Amino acid sequence: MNREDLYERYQRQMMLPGFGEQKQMLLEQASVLVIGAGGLGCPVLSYLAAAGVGRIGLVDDDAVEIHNLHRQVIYTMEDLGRAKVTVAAERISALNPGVIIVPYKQRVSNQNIRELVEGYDLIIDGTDNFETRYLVNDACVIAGKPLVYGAISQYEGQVSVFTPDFHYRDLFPDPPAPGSVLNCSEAGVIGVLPGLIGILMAQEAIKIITGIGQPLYAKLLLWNLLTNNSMVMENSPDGWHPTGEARRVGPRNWTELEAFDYSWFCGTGKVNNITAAELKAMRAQGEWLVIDIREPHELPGSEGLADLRIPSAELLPKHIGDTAEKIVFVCQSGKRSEAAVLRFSNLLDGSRQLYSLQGGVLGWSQFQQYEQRENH
Ligand SMILES: Nc1ncnc2c1ncn2[C@@H]1O[C@H](COP(=O)(O)OP(=O)(O)OP(=O)(O)O)[C@@H](O)[C@H]1O
Repeated sequence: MNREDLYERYQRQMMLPGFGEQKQMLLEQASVLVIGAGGLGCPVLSYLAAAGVGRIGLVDDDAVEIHNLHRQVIYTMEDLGRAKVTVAAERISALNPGVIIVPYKQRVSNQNIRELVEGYDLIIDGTDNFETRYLVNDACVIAGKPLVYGAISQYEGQVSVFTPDFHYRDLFPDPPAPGSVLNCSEAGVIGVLPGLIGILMAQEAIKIITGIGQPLYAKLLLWNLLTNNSMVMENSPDGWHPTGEARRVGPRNWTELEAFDYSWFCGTGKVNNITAAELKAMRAQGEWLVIDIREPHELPGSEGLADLRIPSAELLPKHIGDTAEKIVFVCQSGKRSEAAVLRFSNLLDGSRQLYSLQGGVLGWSQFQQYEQRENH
């Protein structure tokens, strides 16, 4: 970009005291890897590209769906079914052609993360699951790269900046019990919250790159949408955990990271999942019991799918009885039902086969719509 264009495009930020051309050049020379092009990743991406970050890598394997649009506002109706990274790269190039955007249509795993992380100065995690958060964190610790972290749950959001000195495992040594913390498809979200938290993440990235202000190193910013209350928790000299709990160490090098089983660590992946199509095909054989464990207010209904509807917290072995040999737990999108499988595998006798319906009631409804279309 020539000097005149540079001044014209970025003059409003370059005129700020303490910013100027030198900071703008730091942004232009910087490279940032954004993992996840969803509710958090979209605002992160838009604001970093608009601010003039020179090279942005974007990783996601997902496609745009209609229920993404209320918060992932860089996508439109015309993008439904298209890869998020492809659409995002087009939008970012249109917004700021001076930015190099590198789309990676893949899921980050312990087999590919090293190459991704090593190629960038700063990493931003905009994903929605614990396996990926621990994985991205561990990779950044090993690579010695700063990591901007953000997460939301219902009406609350949080942001932090991690370095090898203080990182995700210091804040959260253990993952939560599977199914106990719900993602947006389970718990719901108003689009502005990931918008706000994503912008705060972009803000932290700009501060780290340019050296202005005080990034949230060893601090956790909490934001409540309903009350507008926000607070910053700081790591105390005694460590984050006042109980003096020992610091948890993750994999210490790339070889250990590649061998580390994140789904085992997070308690996921041990569960037998069954798809809507498999359930439909197999239900005729043997004695099945399908239990919807969602709260009573959750929609859509599960008539025609579930034999029983009892919220997870109230469900007891006596409700399940002892006749059905195959038991399928169903929730909204398949997370809480995985937790139910884990819980009941300890409560029921070992001969019962327990499954979680993959994609939950939402997946089931989509499957039915697909079947109806095929049959017409
Ligand atoms: N391991 C991973 N590698 C790459 N992208 C990931 C990984 N884990 C999650 N993501 C991506 O992070 C994004 C998270 O976005 P968000 O939390 O808004 O949920 P979503 O999956 O887009 O939407 P919904 O929950 O409504 O279906 C998704 O686009 C998802 O594909």
